[in-house]
Amino acid sequence: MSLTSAAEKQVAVAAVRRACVLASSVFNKLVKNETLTKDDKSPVTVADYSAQAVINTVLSRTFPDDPIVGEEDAADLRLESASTLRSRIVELANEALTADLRAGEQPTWGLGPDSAQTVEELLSTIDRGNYAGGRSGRMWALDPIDGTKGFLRGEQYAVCLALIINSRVELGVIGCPNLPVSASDPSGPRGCIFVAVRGQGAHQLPLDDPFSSTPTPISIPTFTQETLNLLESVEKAHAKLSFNEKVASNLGITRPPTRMDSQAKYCSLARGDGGVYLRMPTGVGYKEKIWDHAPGSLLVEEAGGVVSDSRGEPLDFGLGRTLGENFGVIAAGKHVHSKVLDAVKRVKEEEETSQ
Ligand SMILES: Nc1ncnc2c1ncn2[C@@H]1O[C@H](COP(=O)(O)O)[C@@H](O)[C@H]1OP(=O)(O)O
Ligand SMILES: [Mg+2]
Ligand SMILES: [Mg+2]
Ligand SMILES: [Mg+2]
Repeated sequence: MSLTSAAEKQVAVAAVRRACVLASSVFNKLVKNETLTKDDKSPVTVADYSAQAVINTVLSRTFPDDPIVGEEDAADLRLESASTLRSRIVELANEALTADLRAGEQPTWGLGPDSAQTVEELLSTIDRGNYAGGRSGRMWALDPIDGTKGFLRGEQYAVCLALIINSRVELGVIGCPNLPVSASDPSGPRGCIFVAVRGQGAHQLPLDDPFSSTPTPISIPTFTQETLNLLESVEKAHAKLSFNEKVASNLGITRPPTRMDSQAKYCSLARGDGGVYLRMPTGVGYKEKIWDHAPGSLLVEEAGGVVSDSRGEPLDFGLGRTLGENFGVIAAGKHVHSKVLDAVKRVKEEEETSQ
């Protein structure tokens, strides 16, 4: 990534911000028939599709040669039965692309009053996210709405975008429309964008004005035995929470875990709201997707943390659309990480011997 121009960073922040504005406005108007169930039984809403359409449009206009590994595809939207949903997505995506959000955006970023697209253009733009991933070259990883279940509950969700070059995450941008600007003021203002560029640290920006605000550097603080806790999924099907409980007790952790959906957990870890991201496989054969971890893992590393699987191996973003065989994820500050890794190994052994 050319760190001198940092064009990728500006474009990614602008695209993620547009998608966040779109998603929060959809939430207030979302109606029951605007959600589909995918083959894997997970929900997908008009917000997921239109956010992917918006971000892919911006990326296609600014970096036309870059492939995109995006979560959604337009196959279900092309069906005759999806015509209402399709029109709604086109309306929402064009509204977000053409809105005048000012705040320092450049006309060259593919946004603005003249940037509306036709239905067919938008559907093929959504499908530009079908790249298979791989070991070499540049690619973007996109989760247009991470934590769709959290989004539907009105809780945490995140718009997540990462630039991967030769299997290494170089840039990560995560927009969290519902996350309090400061965890110490949970009922205060909400809406944050987190940005990490490899070698340049981790930063937080306000979602409503990211371009003229000074980025706040964030880093993982030192935790004590009393302040350390786990950050974990809300959905029981996404992670083995009973394992987390054993790890917490093995480490003598007394503070209750913080449960929230999406990569907002990585953001919370990076700014010290919680101490350990722990996600162990449930054993049903689910493979973790690169778009669910790419920006969050760079953010944590740039905030001074370590991210690995449960064996202590680094996550491999060069295997394709998934992270391969699922050994879970452990993310924490440097010193805490090694202790958690040891505790995870002890709990795994205990579980194996008791079988
Ligand atoms: N069985 C599963 N195990 C782990 N993660 C899952 C599983 N099913 C879905 N997910 C994904 O977990 C992510 C949310 O994680 P979290 O629990 O941290 O909020 C989502 O991207 C979700 O995918 P999807 O986007 O299809 O809903
Ligand atoms: Mg999904
Ligand atoms: Mg998603
Ligand atoms: Mg996701």
